[in-house]
Amino acid sequence: MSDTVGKTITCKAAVAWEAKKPLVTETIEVEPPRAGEVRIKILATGVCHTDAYTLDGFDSEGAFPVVLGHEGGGIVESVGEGVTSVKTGDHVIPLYIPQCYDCKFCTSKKTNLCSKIRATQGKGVMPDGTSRFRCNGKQLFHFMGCSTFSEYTVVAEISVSKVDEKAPLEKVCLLGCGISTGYGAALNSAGVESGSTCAVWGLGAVGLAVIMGCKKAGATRIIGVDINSAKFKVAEDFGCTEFINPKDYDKPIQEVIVEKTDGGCDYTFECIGNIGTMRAALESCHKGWGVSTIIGVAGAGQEISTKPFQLVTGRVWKGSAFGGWKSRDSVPKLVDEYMRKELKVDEFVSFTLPLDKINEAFDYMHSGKSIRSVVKL
Ligand SMILES: NC(=O)C1=CN([C@@H]2O[C@H](COP(=O)(O)OP(=O)(O)OC[C@H]3O[C@@H](n4cnc5c(N)ncnc54)[C@H](OP(=O)(O)O)[C@@H]3O)[C@@H](O)[C@H]2O)C=CC1
Ligand SMILES: N[C@@H](CCC(=O)N[C@@H](CSC=O)C(=O)NCC(=O)O)C(=O)O
Ligand SMILES: [Zn+2]
Ligand SMILES: [Zn+2]
Repeated sequence: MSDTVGKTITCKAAVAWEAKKPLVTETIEVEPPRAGEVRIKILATGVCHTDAYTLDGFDSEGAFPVVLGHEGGGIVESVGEGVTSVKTGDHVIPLYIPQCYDCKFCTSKKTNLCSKIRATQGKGVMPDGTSRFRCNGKQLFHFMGCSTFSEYTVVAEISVSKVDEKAPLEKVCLLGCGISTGYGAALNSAGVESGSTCAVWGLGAVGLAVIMGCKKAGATRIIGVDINSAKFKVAEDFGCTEFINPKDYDKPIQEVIVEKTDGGCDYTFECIGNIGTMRAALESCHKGWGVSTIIGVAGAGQEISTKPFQLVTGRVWKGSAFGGWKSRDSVPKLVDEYMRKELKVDEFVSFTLPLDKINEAFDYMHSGKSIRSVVKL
């Protein structure tokens, strides 16, 4: 048994002390897991655009100071009372959408949005209303029930998926958010069909994973839409068949796409978080049946709009969280799919950095130089 069990662990973490300021690598204290909780030694974490969105102050639930990060992989260090589904030494991926198997969302086939601990998670605390993190005498908030920008974190048992221990955690950590989200949005939420015409706004990690899902579903045309033409080459490698840069046109991009696709796309996806591109994606759908799926997360207080006639005439506007995957059931299967070389993951990793260089990962994201950066702890 590890000599840390039952004790507070002192370790390194990247702390966001306030919005719009770089993270600071600090020594923090991480309390032992309480009943129904799991303490995890995090070995690697991706940096997702949602971490940047919250750090930049756009998240209405953003609370500071906080340990951000929600795309991690690690090894269980110890478990709290009553935990049965994982044990010390298990390789795990924390989940920002848990799966309790008990709430009305978990018992419904229609959604993956487990609600068991959503209220406390949104307030940045554990299900009992308290934090396990302290730094220099101050309490730090948790983030999305994961807080993976720390060498150790504590999460609810229902927020942990056990994965194949042969899988490289510095790669499969990305299945904790971006890749699973985009892939599942195409396959589960939208239900792309063979022969479809699709268009994807935003060719970051989520958008590329949508393209991968559309290709898997047998889509014949997959149009990538991004304001950075340098993204096309990599998008092509993921299955994108055409590229459109809205900057190359002097009319609304939805008009361009409707013309190029004989009336519009069967499926469109917004992977940016911009309410203008959300509208463009909806209005690029084919009359009668086109489905537009919002994945991007818009800033606090923003609202979407279109003419209601767009919906009256058969277009469907929907959204997707974590790709619609029932998390604890699905993440281990996605890891297995990767291990069988049927799902790309390595190709998403542009940079691997140590914890004290984590701010560079945010810089690479904002400058469009990375698909994903992975921080090794
Ligand atoms: N619903 C869910 O479950 C999830 C939602 N998200 C959200 O999905 C979105 C994408 O995340 P992620 O892939 O990590 O982000 P990235 O930053 O990696 O990718 C976003 C891409 O959009 C491009 N872009 C920015 N503005 C425009 C524009 N006006 N028109 C076309 N392209 C544009 C960016 O180009 P450039 O690089 O040149 O700026 C970049 O390629 C975010 O809003 C994130 O919060 C993420 C995970 C899960
Ligand atoms: N906190 C925000 C909402 C943020 C949001 O929509 N998050 C996505 C995941 S983004 C991952 O990178 C999500 O799945 N949401 C489901 C949920 O229950 O939060 C706000 O307050 O608007
Ligand atoms: Zn994310
Ligand atoms: Zn549930």
